[in-house]
Amino acid sequence: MKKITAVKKGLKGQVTVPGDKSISHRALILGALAEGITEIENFLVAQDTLATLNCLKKYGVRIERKDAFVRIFGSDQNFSEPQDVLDAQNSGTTIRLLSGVAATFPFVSVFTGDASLRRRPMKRVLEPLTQMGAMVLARGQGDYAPFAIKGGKLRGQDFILKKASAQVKSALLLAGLRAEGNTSVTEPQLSRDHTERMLVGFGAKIKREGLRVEISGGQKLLGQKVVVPGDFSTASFFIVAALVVPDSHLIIKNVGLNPTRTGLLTVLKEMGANIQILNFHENSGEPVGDLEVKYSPLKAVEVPPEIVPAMIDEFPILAVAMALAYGKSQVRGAEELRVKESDRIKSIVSEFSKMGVAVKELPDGFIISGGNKILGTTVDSHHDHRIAMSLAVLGLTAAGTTEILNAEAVAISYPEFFQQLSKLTEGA
Ligand SMILES: O=C(O)C1=C[C@@H](OP(=O)(O)O)[C@@H](O)[C@H](O)C1
Ligand SMILES: C=C(OP(=O)(O)O)C(=O)O
Repeated sequence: MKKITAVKKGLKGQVTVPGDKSISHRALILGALAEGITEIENFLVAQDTLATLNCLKKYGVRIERKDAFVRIFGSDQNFSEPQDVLDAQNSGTTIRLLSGVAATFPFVSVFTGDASLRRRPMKRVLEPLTQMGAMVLARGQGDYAPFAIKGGKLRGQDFILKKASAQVKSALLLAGLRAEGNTSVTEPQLSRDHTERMLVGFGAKIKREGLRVEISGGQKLLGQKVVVPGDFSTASFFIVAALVVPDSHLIIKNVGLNPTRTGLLTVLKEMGANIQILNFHENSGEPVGDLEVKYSPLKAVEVPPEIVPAMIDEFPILAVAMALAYGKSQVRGAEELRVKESDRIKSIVSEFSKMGVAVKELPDGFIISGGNKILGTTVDSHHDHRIAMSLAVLGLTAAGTTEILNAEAVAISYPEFFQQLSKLTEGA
């Protein structure tokens, strides 16, 4: 349990956030497959990314880590049949991306995860991998972990996804990299493209035309140095905290600003947010910059459904901004939120309403009428890191104390979140 009390003065100064979670997972996986040594700087040390690292070790990959520096002695020849079950713990990215890799090896990989992950849908990756030639046996009519994959010679295919998903796209591209012929993935909207960018960085050739991306099989990757930018999704908690706490002026340094991730900035700006990008540059194939955020009175917004994939993990924290904005805000077209670490639509509705927010559940989103007085009370993260951090930010603005149950979930993506938040608010 974590207690949050209302903050009395604005958040001031500079803060850095840990490395990007999506990019850290990908650097481990591509580094493990690539020939030679890959070095990762500013790797995210958190439960999800360590789950990927430990699964790769179970395949026999040699990986050394000192804090946020990782060295991988890579080669796809180093992979051998894991002696035990691969535990992806709470991480959808781990289980889905590694499934794409597992499908290319002629031995058996057995995957599982924690109670949350074992409820999340897996057919979206397992079915297309089967179509490419892998053998899969999964619980729950083929949709749930635990599942076993026996791979081998895959055939490239053309896939048209019904929903934008970077995890599905990445799994298929990783399978396609080691398949015969070409594999293409076409999405309805562009999901995060870190895999494509990093594959190019590791020497692969890929073809992109609009929403279609194609990879030809049999290409070799070469070990690289990867410098991971700060995680935009993590930064978003401090962005919204600074926007809603009066008199705040915060600079968040070295944040990844890949446009497939920064939909939240577009939406917040429409709400009236004062956010500037400073020192914009590129590092390891990814756009990076500092964000200067000042307290801003916010007005309600309707989120256009086509922007949802570019801010898929930011809805819990956007809901905080909406709760404190003037007027009626709406999110539609975001039914994917129901199959994340928790059902995020339900988690937002149940916990925010306990704190006095006027929020209505929709099948594919929610409506928030902003401006109610926020009240501290006991709330629950539902074991979901992004819900825990969002409730903490909402708690900064509440009358009385907010007690967050299962707050340790923050360690999934940001173990030091509460220390950093209290540094910022105590300094405030
Ligand atoms: O590829 C990734 O690193 C991720 C993709 C997204 O999931 P989907 O692919 O299910 O949309 C996102 O929600 C998740 O936090 C990380
Ligand atoms: C959905 C998330 O991650 P994953 O799918 O990797 O569990 C997240 O971090 O919000």
